Amino acid sequence: MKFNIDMEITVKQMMQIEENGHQMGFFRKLMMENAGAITTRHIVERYPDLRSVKIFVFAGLGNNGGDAFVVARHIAAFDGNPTVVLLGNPDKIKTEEANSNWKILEKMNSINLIITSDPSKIMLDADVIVDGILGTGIYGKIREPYSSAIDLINKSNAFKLSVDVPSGLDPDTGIVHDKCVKADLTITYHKMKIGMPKGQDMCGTIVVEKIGIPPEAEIGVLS
Ligand SMILES: NC(=O)C1=CN([C@@H]2O[C@H](COP(=O)(O)OP(=O)(O)OC[C@H]3O[C@@H](n4cnc5c(N)ncnc54)[C@H](O)[C@@H]3O)[C@@H](O)[C@H]2O)[C@H](O)CC1
Ligand SMILES: [K+]
Repeated sequence: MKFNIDMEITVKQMMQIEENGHQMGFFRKLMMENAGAITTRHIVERYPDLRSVKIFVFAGLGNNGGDAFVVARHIAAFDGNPTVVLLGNPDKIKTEEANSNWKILEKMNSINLIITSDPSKIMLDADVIVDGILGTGIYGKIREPYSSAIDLINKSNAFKLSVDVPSGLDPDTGIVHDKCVKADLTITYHKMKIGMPKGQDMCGTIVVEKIGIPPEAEIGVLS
């Protein structure tokens, strides 16, 4: 069997591959764990001593936010003390896998949690910002509180790492319809999303990382 390793894929194809992997028993929660773990490695590579680095992790209520929760936990495991900014009500976290990762953060003293629907009031004195607000689930104009969070992040001089996709970029077209986090580095999962190279000014450096999805999950989608 041949698999195309360099292919760029659409959001729809990614969702089908993710669903196939999940049905094979490689559950979304495991994908999320691998995504968060590998993303953290990129931070540690740049900042080997996380104890002295001020890291803010912005999270939305979807699975992009779930990945960001995992990043925060792994940062803490590397002796960092990140601040996680949850943009909305924890009761409104959309999926079981994201919610279970949030619940772990609630038990961690090494992580400072901010729950807010008005991020404009945050004193953002960050060295590193992790952008887990919106990923492949984006549609339409950016609504609050995500919109204010994107403005706040873009005002900062911190190093900005976007989880999967810069929040605000349409991964299928590379177009910013409204506003978007301007990232220095974007770690995208499994395969390059087809629009991202066109939106490279927003993505910064793009790195594709595998998150353990079996290649067989691509059968019927890419081959
Ligand atoms: N592809 C994989 O194998 C994996 C991807 N993971 C991560 O999951 C996200 C996609 O997660 P999803 O929950 O589908 O979507 P988002 O988190 O991007 O969005 C969630 C939520 O946000 C709301 N929303 C959409 N558009 C807007 C807007 N313009 N303004 C405000 N709010 C908006 C809407 O309600 C959505 O439901 C992917 O990017 C990866 O990071 C998984 O970890 C598993 C592996
Ligand atoms: K993002």
